[in-house]
Amino acid sequence: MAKKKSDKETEPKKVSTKRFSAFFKNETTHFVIGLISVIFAVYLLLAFTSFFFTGAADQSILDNQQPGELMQTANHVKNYAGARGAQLAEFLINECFGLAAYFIILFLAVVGMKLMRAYQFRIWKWFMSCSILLIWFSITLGFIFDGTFGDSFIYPGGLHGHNVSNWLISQIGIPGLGLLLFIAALLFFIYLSNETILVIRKALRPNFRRKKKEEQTAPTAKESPVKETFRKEEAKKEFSNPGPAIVDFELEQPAKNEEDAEEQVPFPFENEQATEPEMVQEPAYANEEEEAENTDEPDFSISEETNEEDEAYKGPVLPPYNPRLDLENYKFPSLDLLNEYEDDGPNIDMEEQNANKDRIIKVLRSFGIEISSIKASVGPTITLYEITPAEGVRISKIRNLEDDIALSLSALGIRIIAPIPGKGTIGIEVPNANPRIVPMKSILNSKKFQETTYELPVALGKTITNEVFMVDLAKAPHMLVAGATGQGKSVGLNAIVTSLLYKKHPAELKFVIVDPKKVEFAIYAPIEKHFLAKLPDGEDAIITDVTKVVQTLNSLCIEMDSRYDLLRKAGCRNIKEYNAKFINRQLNPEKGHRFMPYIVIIIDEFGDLIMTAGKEVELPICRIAQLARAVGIHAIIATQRPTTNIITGTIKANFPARVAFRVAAMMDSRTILDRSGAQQLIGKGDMLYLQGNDPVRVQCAFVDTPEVEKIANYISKQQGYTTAFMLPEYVGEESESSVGEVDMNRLDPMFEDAARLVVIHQQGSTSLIQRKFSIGYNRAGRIMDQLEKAGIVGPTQGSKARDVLCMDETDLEMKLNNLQL
Ligand SMILES: Nc1ncnc2c1ncn2[C@@H]1O[C@H](COP(=O)(O)OP(=O)(O)OP(=O)(O)O)[C@@H](O)[C@H]1O
Repeated sequence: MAKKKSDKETEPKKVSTKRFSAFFKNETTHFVIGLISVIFAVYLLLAFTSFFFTGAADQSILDNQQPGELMQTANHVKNYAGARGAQLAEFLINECFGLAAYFIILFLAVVGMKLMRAYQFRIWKWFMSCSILLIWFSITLGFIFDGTFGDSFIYPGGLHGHNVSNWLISQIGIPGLGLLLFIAALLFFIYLSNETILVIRKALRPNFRRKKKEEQTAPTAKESPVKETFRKEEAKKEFSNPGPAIVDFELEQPAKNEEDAEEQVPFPFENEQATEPEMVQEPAYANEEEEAENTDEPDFSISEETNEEDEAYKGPVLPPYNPRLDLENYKFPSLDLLNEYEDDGPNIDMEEQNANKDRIIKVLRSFGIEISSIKASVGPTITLYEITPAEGVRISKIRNLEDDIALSLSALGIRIIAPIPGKGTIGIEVPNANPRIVPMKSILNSKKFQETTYELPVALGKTITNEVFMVDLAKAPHMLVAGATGQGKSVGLNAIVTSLLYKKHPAELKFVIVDPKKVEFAIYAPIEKHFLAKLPDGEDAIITDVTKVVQTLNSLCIEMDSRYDLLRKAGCRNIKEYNAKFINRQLNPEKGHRFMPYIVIIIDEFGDLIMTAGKEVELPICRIAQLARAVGIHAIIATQRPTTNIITGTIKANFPARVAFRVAAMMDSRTILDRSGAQQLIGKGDMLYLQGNDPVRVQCAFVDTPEVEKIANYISKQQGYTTAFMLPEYVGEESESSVGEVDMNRLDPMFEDAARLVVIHQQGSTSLIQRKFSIGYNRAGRIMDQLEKAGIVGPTQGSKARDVLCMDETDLEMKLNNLQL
């Protein structure tokens, strides 16, 4: 009873603690606190500055005040920040840190700006820097102005500086304190940047560089550009990583640069990134011209080729781009939404194990095979018996008897692996009498999943040795899922989607779901505005109609092409590099660059699609499978009919990751996995995963439809984007006409917009239209032909942009009016 009561009492406490902490995590709270902090900093600045002019007069009032005198309106305090400002200035400057108290203002402003998200600062570094400077300046000023302490109304180092410096002088003497302050300053600079070490080294050996230079012979100066570039690279390394190799490259630094380098010691308040290599390399090359004048060395220039000017783009705002900002309050689904099911801990039935062991030994003996040891690994649904044959028994003998042994053990789902890859043993997989479900919850809750660094982590289930089995879809990069009906395909696909939903933010991942059965994936409809992608004119984001599938796949090909275009322009090899550059604001959104979410295409009943649409579906799928990996588009296709006319050679070649649930015949297993085995599985999520050489037997994690519904509802209740992710528009081939016969009665819906675009840019370029409207080349070309026919652009000029025949927008409007649009 008492316990219940105390539980009840603690409950409201917990709720209020949660509310309390939620209040302080709230972005608005942060902003308000930040604003107050900045305003307070301004107020202190006013008080401190005023203190220099009014402090003398105010001091006598503050020192001789009557109780309550300062509260009165006529308190005669002169400070611009009033009586409280005068008190604060007197306290912080005179009684504490002297002029160094300005660092308090600086820190308050930095904290305020950070909380308001106006700028990104590393608060801890600023706190350390401001604290060190506060104390150092206070002591130094106390030390320097010790003689004036008491003569003036301002104590430059404050009482703290005065007292500490006096005490230190009594302990280590004046020279000792001078040295201590000097060392402290050096340590502070080293804390800020490792470059300080380099500067100190150079300062200690000023002649070193010159001497070495004299030793240099003329040919060195005439080295080929390749070598110079190499030097530059080395020089970069030197700056970023001072070490023993540095000495060589100091030879290459012009004498003048030594001083420059000293002047360029980064100060924390100039730029947070001052220690980064690219910032540091500048001083080494900034004075090239002067160097040429001052030395006999011939001129040399280093040209740094970049792919495009884009590369050098630095965005107008300093903090890195945060793709999650639009939905920054998005909460990942919690594990509570998933069911517990039965206990999935080890549950070993010793009786069963011993019986199986005896049967295996007996059967093998009947074939004349003696074994020296047998070891069992009990998985959730299968137990693996690892057998070491007695000396003299050849594995090939066991391999030849594989079918007979399986038959003799006469249990469904027996698979013999002879030998187990990488081991000299033979494996016999025997199904457990009481298979256990592998709940999705336990998989998602595992350390392996929680701490994964995979880009697209897909948790599939547990292996025979009870390890969580995960793959990175980004590396897979496309997956083929097959299995007879009712063997666990849909559960498997749900497990894949669920694991991605638990790890990815809506800004980072979009699904394109094709569900010809119309019911299996309808549960994901509520997350349309968060995680789904669709065609601009598509009504439902879950695609069930075959013609829409063809359009969507072609649209994905356009998206793929435009992503490749952007990657090429940015000089990146894959989406990861590209997004990293975009986040660091090295790519200009005004030039078409954008953050690219991963796109995962899931096609259920692929067999059905191929039967109805044939090549129309196969071609774009194969294109995507062949090329889309680098641009973050991944396909998962599932079929219950694993026949060669559905899973064709091209499809197989491009889907290296294969998942096989139980199939009816060995032929089907061969079609999916290129080997038998899937026909021996026991169903209910028992599967073989193949990527590379040997398939792994996995018990697929179980996630039920109501669980997925709960997850989808949880996500859908949160703020989403205004629409689903829009794929580029695709206009089918049938509506294309040849260049010669442009039909001005059927103008493209984007005709007018495209006309304005080319006139504004005065550039008749098809790729401009393609890029700005995210449409395919064919359509952009057709629009260009229509523009030509309308007299807005001139005829094609090969690879050059066409001439624009309208001078300005007024001219264009007249032309458009004439067309009577
Ligand atoms: N991983 C699993 N663990 C336990 N039971 C499972 C698992 N996967 C599937 N099952 C059981 O098998 C049943 C059928 O699974 P599922 O609906 O995924 O089959 P399917 O292959 O998609 O069938 P269909 O092709 O007809 O849609 C489920 O209702 C469930 O009872």
